[in-house]
This record gives sequence, C-alpha cells and structure tokens, in this order.
Amino acid sequence: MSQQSSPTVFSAGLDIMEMYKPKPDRVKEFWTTLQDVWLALYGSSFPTVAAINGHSPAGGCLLSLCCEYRIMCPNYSIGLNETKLGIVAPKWFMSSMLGAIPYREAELALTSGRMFSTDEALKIGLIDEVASDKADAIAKSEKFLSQFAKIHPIARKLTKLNLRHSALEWMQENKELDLNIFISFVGQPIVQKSLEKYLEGLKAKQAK
Ligand SMILES: CCCCCCCCC/C=C/C(=O)SCCNC(=O)CCNC(=O)[C@H](O)C(C)(C)COP(=O)(O)OP(=O)(O)OC[C@H]1O[C@@H](n2cnc3c(N)ncnc32)[C@H](O)[C@@H]1OP(=O)(O)O
Repeated sequence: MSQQSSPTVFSAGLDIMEMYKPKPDRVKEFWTTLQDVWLALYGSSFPTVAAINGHSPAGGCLLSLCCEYRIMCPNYSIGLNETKLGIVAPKWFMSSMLGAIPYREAELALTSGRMFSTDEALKIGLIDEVASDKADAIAKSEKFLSQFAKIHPIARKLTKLNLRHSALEWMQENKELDLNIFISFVGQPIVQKSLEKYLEGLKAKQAK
C-alpha cells in the first residue's frame, strides 16, 4: 500500500473539515466508511505492507498500522496525534497501534499525541524498515511479501486472522455503538473549539 496525496504526505489522516461543524447528513457515511476501510484492511486475508512515502499523522498512521509490515522513507513523521487536536483515538486505533509497539510506548505516544520521525519510529518498532525512497520502499515491500511464497497460504491467513480476531470481532459487533460515540464526541462544543484552534494553527503555519 503506497499513497501519495502530495509529494511529502502519505496521508494527512481524516479530513478535519468533516469533523469540524459536522454535517448530519454526511457524518454517518464518513465514519462508517472509515470503519469499513479498517475492517477490510486490518482484516485482510492477504499479507499487507505499507510503503510510507510521506508524513503519516493519525488516520494515515492507522492505515499503515492495519498492515503487517511498515517501510518508511526518511525524514517524515508518523503517529497517532489525536490528543494534539483535542480528540481521542478510538479503541480500535489504539489496538492497531498495540499490534506494533509495546503498551508502555503506546500509552506515552497516545496520551501525548506524539509524532515520531522515521528514525524514532524505527527505534520503537512503529515501523519495521527504512527505505531510501519510494522505489526502494516498494522493492523492500516485495521482498517482505516474497517470503510468504514458502508458507502455506491458509496457515498464514488463519494465523493472522486469529491474532486479530478480538479487535475485528469487537468492531463487527459494535459498529453502531462506535458511530454513536463518534457523533456525540465530535458534537461537544469543547471538542469543536479544539478542532477550530488546531485548524487555525495549520493555517497560521501555512501563512509563515
Ligand atoms: C472516544 C472516541 C471518540 C472519537 C473521537 C474522534 C476520533 C477521530 C480520529 C481522527 C483521526 C484523524 O485522522 S484526525 C486528522 C489528523 N491530521 C493531522 O493532524 C494532519 C495535520 N496536517 C499536517 O500536519 C500537515 O498539513 C501535513 C499533513 C504534514 C502536510 O503539511 P504541508 O506543509 O505539506 O501542508 P499544509 O500547508 O500544512 O496543509 C495544506 C492544506 O491542507 C490542510 N490540511 C492538512 N491536513 C488536513 C486534514 N487532516 N484535514 C483537513 N485539512 C487538512 C491545511 O489546513 C491546509 O489547508 P489550506 O490552508 O486550506 O490550504
């Protein structure tokens, strides 16, 4: 999986404008689409690799965490920075992160909304390899995937899905609850104020 929404951005995460003053007719589709993407990618029976060729905050980091292996190009940033926006990474974002890094590192990263540089991410295990550029990331991804030629596909698939079973089952059984938590959370005035402030910060940074 390799994305490119700009030359330096793998994925900027969720569109904050969908959460800031959310439109009631769009918010359900917005969140259920994200749930379905996560179910499909995290629960994919295929081996998956993220070739991360740009910054990867929040939802971008989540996409990569759905994969079994992450390869990242130098000098970018990655992390679940939700608390910096005054929002909370849902439990399935957290469990995705816990599939990659130890609880202690995850707690520190999540509560502080920390973004890691490529080198820092490698050190804590948030990514698995560093690639010199996108072509190298894709070559390394192919090498990772090629090892499965020697593994029985059913054995590999069942092993992966059994490891991920409880998180996947939780989502399948609680999509509606999770949607309602999201809608009521982003509807709170204090959350809207935080998002407004964060958006102002992004604009101010751009004006410099
Ligand atoms: C209990 C649980 C309950 C549930 C509670 C709810 C849970 C929600 C979970 C949320 C998950 C998320 O993904 S939240 C999203 C988190 N994403 C972020 O924090 C990314 C913020 N953006 C950045 O850091 C940077 O923009 C970055 C991606 C590195 C690119 O930097 P650049 O210098 O290249 O570009 P910029 O100049 O900053 O940005 C270009 C323009 O894009 C806009 N932009 C950038 N990211 C954007 C974004 N995510 N959404 C909208 N717009 C964005 C900027 O405002 C600019 O807009 P103009 O000025 O108009 O051009």
